[in-house]
Amino acid sequence: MARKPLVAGNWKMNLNHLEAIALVQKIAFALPEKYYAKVDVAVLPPFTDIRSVQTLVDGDKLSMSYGAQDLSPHDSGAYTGDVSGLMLAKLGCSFVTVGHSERRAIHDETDELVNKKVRAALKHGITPILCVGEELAVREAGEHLAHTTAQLIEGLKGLKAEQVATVVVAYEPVWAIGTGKVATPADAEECCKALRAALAEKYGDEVATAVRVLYGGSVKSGNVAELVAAENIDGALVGGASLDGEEFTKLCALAAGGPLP
Ligand SMILES: O=C(CO)COP(=O)(O)O
Repeated sequence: MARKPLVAGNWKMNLNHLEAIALVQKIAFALPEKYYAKVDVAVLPPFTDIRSVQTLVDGDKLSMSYGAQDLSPHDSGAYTGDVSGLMLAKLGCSFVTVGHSERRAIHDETDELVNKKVRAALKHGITPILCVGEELAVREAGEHLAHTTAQLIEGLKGLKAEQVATVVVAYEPVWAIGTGKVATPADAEECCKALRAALAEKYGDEVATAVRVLYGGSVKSGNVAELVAAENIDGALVGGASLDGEEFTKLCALAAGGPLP
């Protein structure tokens, strides 16, 4: 089964709701409809922008989807500052990143918490984009495959195989995030292949074949084509380059197999 590539723009803590509208409009205008047959495109703005993005996507019947960058493991209650999957589902979110390395590092998120958040997303019909990836020291020690597959298996703990089949995985080596130091297609493929093999071992070939594994870390229009050409890389999770409408559009078109619009 051929997997349709997914390009998701993780805006991180950038752009207010007015800037969000401008960027989504720019992408919608620049990326012709026919590309969506070959690539799924999603934007992941900050929470404060999601309602505006929803209004635009619904109102103009845009083919792109949208989501959030995090969610609470709980549905509601005394959790000051948190936002639940229940709320995100009500806003029409299709995706949510879980376990991004910035949340693991800055907010001390553990695999156990990441697992709870993955379950919370699935409970509300939102596709989790489960992020895994090693720090530079782990790679230098030659432990990157063991490290990332362990993060993956822990993050999926307790899920049924049919649930796992719906999850998106993102391999984001920490040393490649925001550094301009992209992993070589061979290095990225090695890890994405190992992640898929771990899924096959635990959940069977059918599940492993269904799951989309993205690469993230300094992805740009200049390197996306060679990355998604690898057998086990099914798209990209894009940070910095997703904030520029023209660049992100190019990147989506190239992930779709081109040509540029
Ligand atoms: O963290 C990332 C996406 O989630 C990658 O960020 P950059 O594309 O800015 O390196």
